[in-house]
Amino acid sequence: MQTSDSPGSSRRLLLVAAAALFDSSGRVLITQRPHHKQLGGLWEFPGGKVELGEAPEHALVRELKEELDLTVEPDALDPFAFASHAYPDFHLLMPLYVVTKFGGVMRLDPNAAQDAAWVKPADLRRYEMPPADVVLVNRLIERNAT
Ligand SMILES: Nc1nc2c([nH]c(=O)n2[C@H]2C[C@H](O)[C@@H](COP(=O)(O)OP(=O)(O)OP(=O)(O)O)O2)c(=O)[nH]1
Repeated sequence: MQTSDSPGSSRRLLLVAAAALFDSSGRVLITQRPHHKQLGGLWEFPGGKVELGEAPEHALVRELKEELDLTVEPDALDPFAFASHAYPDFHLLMPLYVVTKFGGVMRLDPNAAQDAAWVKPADLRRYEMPPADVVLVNRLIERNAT
């Protein structure tokens, strides 16, 4: 796994905000990327790209509404951990926020996710996720164990 670029690398930096949404049973939501996309078929934490001039928290609130039809207040986002990972064509910087308060009935946007699963943190490693997510999964498992 490559987590850092070589000095002077010209990979563009991509900022993505993601959520670890927890239900009242302590399960976390992961969604499956559509097959036709980059990293297609892999499971991920819901979220998406932060647009120019946008705060990460607002981007995440927007993405959760667009992709899942869930409503989250920006102050319900608890900064938890981040991933910093060099993909071949970009460097991903991805803050992960823990969310325990949200409203609405989940409805997937098929362009963003083809499936969703509520998973106990200890079971997350059963799902194939992008390489950037490994550190985040490890942190969530630790969080749950303490
Ligand atoms: N949302 C999310 N993205 C992740 C995770 N792990 C990971 O490597 N990524 C990558 C996949 C994408 O390259 C990028 C997220 O961008 P995105 O979901 O907004 O974009 P996309 O590739 O679906 O394409 P687009 O249609 O939105 O342009 O971050 C993760 O856990 N959650």
